Amino acid sequence: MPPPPARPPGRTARVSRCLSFSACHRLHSKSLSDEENLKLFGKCNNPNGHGHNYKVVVTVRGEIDPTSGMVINLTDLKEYMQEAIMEPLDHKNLDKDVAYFADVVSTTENVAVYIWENLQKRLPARTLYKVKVYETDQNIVVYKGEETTPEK
Ligand SMILES: Nc1nc2c(c(=O)[nH]1)N=C([C@H](O)[C@H](O)COP(=O)(O)OP(=O)(O)OP(=O)(O)O)CN2
Ligand SMILES: [Zn+2]
Repeated sequence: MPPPPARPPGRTARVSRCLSFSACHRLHSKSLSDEENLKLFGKCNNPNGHGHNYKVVVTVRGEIDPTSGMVINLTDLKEYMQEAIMEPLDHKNLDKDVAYFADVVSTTENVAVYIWENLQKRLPARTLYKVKVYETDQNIVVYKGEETTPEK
């Protein structure tokens, strides 16, 4: 009996979806005095906070399934992003409404890490590739997990 034909090599692709959410926050570290906070964070330490219309781009990487033609069904990704980003963060005061930020400064870096951790719980293992957060059009953070291998 001849061996079955060799399977063609899998093709890998990256799939992205974006959304935006609105939230307010104050940059303030519990490890610093009021004076130190003001010096470090300036206007962003305003006691009554300030707001942003954040934009988030989530990228998932994986093999294109030969049957579905998909890396991930974007309808599923949309649902995961709704649960992991919109529900906890949209129209919230990040520091007061989101327990994670009670002791973690709500910088865009930490917002990206929060989103990464929340999404990773929902996605198939090792498929989350990149979380990019635009705090403003000018202020942008990329988080790709704790990278142990060179960038692919
Ligand atoms: N490393 C980081 N630095 C700062 C962050 C951050 O998340 N990570 N965040 C802020 C503030 O939240 C602030 O809202 C940003 O202020 P600013 O730079 O002034 O933002 P704009 O782009 O809107 O200001 P322009 O003056 O229009 O350029 C500060 N630092
Ligand atoms: Zn801000």
